[in-house]
Amino acid sequence: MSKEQSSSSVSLPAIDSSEPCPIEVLLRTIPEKGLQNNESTFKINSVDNTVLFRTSKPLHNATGSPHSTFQFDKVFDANATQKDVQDFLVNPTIKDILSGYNSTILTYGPSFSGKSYSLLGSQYNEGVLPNICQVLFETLEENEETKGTNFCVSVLAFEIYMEKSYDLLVPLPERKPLKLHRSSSKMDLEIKDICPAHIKSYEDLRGYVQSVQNTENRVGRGGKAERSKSHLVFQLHVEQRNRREDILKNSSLYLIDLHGAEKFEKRTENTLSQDALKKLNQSIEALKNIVQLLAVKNPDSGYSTKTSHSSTYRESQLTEVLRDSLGGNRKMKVILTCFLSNVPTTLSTLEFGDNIRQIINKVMSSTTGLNMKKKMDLFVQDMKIKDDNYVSQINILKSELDSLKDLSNESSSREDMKTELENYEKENVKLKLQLDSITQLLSSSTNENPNNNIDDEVAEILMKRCEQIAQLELSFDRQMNANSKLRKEFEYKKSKEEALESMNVRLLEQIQLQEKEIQELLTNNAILKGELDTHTKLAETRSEKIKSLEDSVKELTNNKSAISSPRKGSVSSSSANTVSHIEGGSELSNSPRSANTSSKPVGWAVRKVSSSSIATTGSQESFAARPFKKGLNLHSIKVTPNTPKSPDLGS
Ligand SMILES: Nc1ncnc2c1ncn2[C@@H]1O[C@H](COP(=O)(O)OP(=O)(O)OP(=O)(O)O)[C@@H](O)[C@H]1O
Repeated sequence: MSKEQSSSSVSLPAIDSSEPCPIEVLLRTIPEKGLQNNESTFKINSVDNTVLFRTSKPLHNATGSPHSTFQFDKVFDANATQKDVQDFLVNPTIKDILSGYNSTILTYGPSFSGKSYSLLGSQYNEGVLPNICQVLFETLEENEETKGTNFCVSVLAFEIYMEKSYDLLVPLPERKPLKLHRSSSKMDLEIKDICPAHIKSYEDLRGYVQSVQNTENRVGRGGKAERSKSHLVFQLHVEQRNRREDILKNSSLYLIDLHGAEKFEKRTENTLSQDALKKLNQSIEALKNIVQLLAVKNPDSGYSTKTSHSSTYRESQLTEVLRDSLGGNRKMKVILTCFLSNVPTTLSTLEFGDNIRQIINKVMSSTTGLNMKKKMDLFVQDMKIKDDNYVSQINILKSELDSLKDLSNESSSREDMKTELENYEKENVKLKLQLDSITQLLSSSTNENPNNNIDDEVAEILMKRCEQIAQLELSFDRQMNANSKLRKEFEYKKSKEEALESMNVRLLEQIQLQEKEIQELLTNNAILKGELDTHTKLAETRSEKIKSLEDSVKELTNNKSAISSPRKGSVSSSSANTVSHIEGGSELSNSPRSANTSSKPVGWAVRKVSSSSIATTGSQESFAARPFKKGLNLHSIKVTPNTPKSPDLGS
């Protein structure tokens, strides 16, 4: 376990501790028009899940394998549908993920035999991968509702091409080889420079898978009639947190679609250099090597041990990725695909399947407890995300507010507008007065001399004044319009500002509330710690008490042995012995054990005993008799009812 893990989580007793788990193999044959090979044939038996290989040649010469019948966990003939394959694979895989197991699904077979079709699917027939994603999300969402299990899913995908790995979401010209790294403390592969995508829903995951599946995106893509030259790796990581049951589960699923298993040769790949061909063949060769080494021919020999094969894993990037899947802590399922008409490739595929099926992995569910610290970490993490959201929201609102303020500054300020308006109004009043006086003048001159024409000079002034007035009135109207517009704009901005401010206040309140919740959690934490301390102290006191009781028991046992030896003779022979015996009895009645027994209705203590031998002490006092175990010699004791003593007894 890593340091980080040990500090943040408490290991629970493992629900399913390490258990042997053989690799499961499923065989699927591609539909063909008819077998073209007459010399040998394969007989598929979907009921027994076997493939019988018949040949006219001696078997050992043909294959070098001792098998004529290959047994697998599931065998599908060419009529099998995508759903048949999914029914076999999907639910058990989901169950493993939900139980905290790491799993791998790998395809293997010659080119064009239906590996990608089975794993990824075609346009109209979805494969195992999308189906797993859909069922996984449905189940996780259901568990969230019904069991309160929070979940977190992330995914990454890369391609292994000529012994280099590439992130498929980086545009082709910028794509650089990734560094694969496996630290000794962490079981999962670490890949530098690749960022897992956090997935919230099945739709998100589907979009991601589709963008990765896009063959245009792949360096080692096969053309229409060209075989693929790269392996495609998906890694799905699922974290499940159940605060009610105090459980944290982490599991990962690899879905790996290999390129064709047959060798790349100069004959078919004439554009490639020898070096490129060597690199292309390296991964499948290394895979076959490690599978051969790990195959446990005798199942009684236990798990497949991988410790001595480290160098073989390092032979290629593919085997490095598959290190946990082959002989490690992963449940592994292999989809074998083949054409029955092609005998050599089918035989080689069946042999690979037979070998890999003998590998026994050692799997463990990664289920741990969510302790208080982990809970707090998760809470703080949640709070941080919320806080980040609030901060970004506040920033957006602030910038909006600033831009509004700028806008209002650009137009004339409110005060300026006010004074301008007042000036206009004053001028207007002046002009009105002027107009009135001129009108009066006119009317008086007209009244005095109605027949006289108005003096030309006065008329001219009058006309000018009239024009001026008309112009001023026009500009006044314009100003009034502008004013009302500005006023409206100003009111709108003001209301927006108020809304933003109230939103700010609400956000602040929410933050305060969250802070209060954190405080409460911290206090709870402290209370729980206090309780823990009290319980520890109580436990200590109890263990001390137990110790002291044990001591007194020991002491009593010693006393018993000390007493019992003289009693073997005559009890009446020594009054000293009898007295010490009675003392022993009273000692016992003080002990916690005797306190318990005294509460019983017919206990040892409520009876009075007398015996002729005890009477020799000269005392008539009754005493609390001890249990037989505690050393009273019952042969010398007569139990009498608790009745008044007879006068003879004292004599
Ligand atoms: N069971 C099937 N039913 C119908 N069509 C299939 C089946 N299996 C494969 N095919 C079709 O055969 C073609 C080749 O299949 P696919 O691409 O899956 O092969 P492959 O093994 O992944 O090849 P490569 O190694 O080059 O990647 C595809 O067009 C696919 O749709």
